[in-house]
Amino acid sequence: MGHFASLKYFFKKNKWYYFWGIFWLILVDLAQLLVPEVLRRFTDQLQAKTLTTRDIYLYGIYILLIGFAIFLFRFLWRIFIMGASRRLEYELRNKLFSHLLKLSTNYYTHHKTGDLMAHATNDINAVRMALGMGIVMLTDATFITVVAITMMARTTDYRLTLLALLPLPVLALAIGRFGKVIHKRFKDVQEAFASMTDTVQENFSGIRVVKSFVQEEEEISKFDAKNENLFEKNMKLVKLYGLFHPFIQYVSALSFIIVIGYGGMLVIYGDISLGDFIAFNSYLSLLVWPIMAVGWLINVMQRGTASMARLNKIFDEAPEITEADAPIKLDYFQGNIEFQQISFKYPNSSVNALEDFSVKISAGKSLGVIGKTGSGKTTIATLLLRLYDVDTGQILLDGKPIKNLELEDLRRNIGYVDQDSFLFSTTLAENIAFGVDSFQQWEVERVAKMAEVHDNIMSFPEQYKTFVGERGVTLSGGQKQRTSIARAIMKNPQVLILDDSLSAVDTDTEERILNNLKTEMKGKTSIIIAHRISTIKECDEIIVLENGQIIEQGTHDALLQNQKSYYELYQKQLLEDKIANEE
Ligand SMILES: Nc1ncnc2c1ncn2[C@@H]1O[C@H](COP(=O)(O)OP(=O)(O)OP(=O)(O)O)[C@@H](O)[C@H]1O
Repeated sequence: MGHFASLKYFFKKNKWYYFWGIFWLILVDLAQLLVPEVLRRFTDQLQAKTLTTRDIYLYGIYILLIGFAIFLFRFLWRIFIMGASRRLEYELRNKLFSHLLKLSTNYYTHHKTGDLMAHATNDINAVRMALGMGIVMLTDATFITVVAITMMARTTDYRLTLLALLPLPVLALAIGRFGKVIHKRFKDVQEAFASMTDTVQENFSGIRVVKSFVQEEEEISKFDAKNENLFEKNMKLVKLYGLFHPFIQYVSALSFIIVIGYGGMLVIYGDISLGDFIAFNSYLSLLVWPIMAVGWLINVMQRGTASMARLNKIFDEAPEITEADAPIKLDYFQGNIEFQQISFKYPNSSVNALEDFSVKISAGKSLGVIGKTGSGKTTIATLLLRLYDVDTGQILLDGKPIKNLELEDLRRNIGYVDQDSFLFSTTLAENIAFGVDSFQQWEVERVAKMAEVHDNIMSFPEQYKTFVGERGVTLSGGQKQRTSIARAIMKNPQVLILDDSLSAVDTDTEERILNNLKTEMKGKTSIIIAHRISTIKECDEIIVLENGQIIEQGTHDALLQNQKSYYELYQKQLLEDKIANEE
């Protein structure tokens, strides 16, 4: 239960909802407990032959009024308690999402999206159930049990009450055991379900791979196996539930046998009236449901607590990348960048992605980065954006270590075009304006023209209002890259990083984009990462990376004169272009 302590603030804020919910709930219970009393009087009058037609109408009206009160009060407690638990779900989900977004990138390399989704759905649902229906059951079961047993003992006969309650310990034990097994089987079902969902999710996102490798049938049979496993786990649970309910009813029926036997004798000997006997049975029927609820309650509370513990673990997770205690606010970035003897290894890797890496880029200049795959090119961008912190050395921006700058400031001033060119499922205009708070249509069009994607966009049926992804158009790799470039320029950044962002664009378009960027980035700093020499040849300085180290550095012409790896790469690419043009 201690795990719910983190929700103290919520209970404090919503205490009146819970108060009124429990108030109406207790009124429902009281109304239900009135029914045996009405039956008792009715039967006693019937037996004493004092019942008139008017009385029959009156009793009918009583029952009707009680029924109506139960109907009304049930509605009220549901609104208050279920309302509070839905509000809790809403707040927890918001809190979880914003917390997860604030965690560092590294967190996402350790946690699967499927697991995070499960926390956001199953765990939050389990907490909602525990603090909604769980609280209802707890209050209801306790109140009804205490009042019904007291009424049975006080208004009828304490000996009969004690005897009638004899099967209860057996029931409690059985429920405890069933509860444990149900819990385990329920967990098995959940796991089987998660595994099946993973398969579905992977197949849908990797549909192109599945089709191109003609793996539909294999994937269908893999899915079938997982689905069958889920079915079997569900059937095990169904069987257990099937046994659980009739068993509880059967054992509680023993109470009725005792009441019929012993209670009947008491009526014959005149110790209790027939009305008492009827009322007693009616109280006993009211007791069956709280007993059944105990098993459910234990299960719901256990699951809720376990889920809350899992959520608390996420909430306790602190972002690895933090700001300095008194971060420096730079109102204006010039864009002087200096990497000083950087060595860096990704947390789950054993080799350095960058090693003793030093480079200086003056404001207004451009740096071209080229090198084999895995040589550490993207890592340069990752470190400058502080998605990870360096292990040794430091990165300076305008002479200040980036660790001392305001994180938001730093990232806001860097326009990063990532390698995947990830776009959101919203309109093209909104995708381009992703990094700004408000925008004018002409601004979006201006940057789209600069990224040479405007004409493509205008050819779509809804132009800038066209949706990207499932609900709209599927963009080609090159269109995605150019849209991402437009998105980065839209921020009007002081530093622009293109990470292999022109690889899916033909060389003519590439040249036009680079020319446009030259004008746009006048006085600003650019880092252009590429595999093709044509992309970086105009840069003021070029570095060639290998295994995280700079092996060559200089301008395009100087590097050609060096006649080393840059020159070899250039020759190779020239040859490739020649062959391609001849074809
Ligand atoms: N998140 C990560 N966790 C662990 N290792 C990583 C991670 N990202 C990259 N690496 C490793 O760091 C090294 C440098 O990777 P990086 O992405 O910087 O290379 P790159 O030159 O940009 O490659 P490419 O041209 O293929 O994009 C590689 O060995 C890579 O496997």
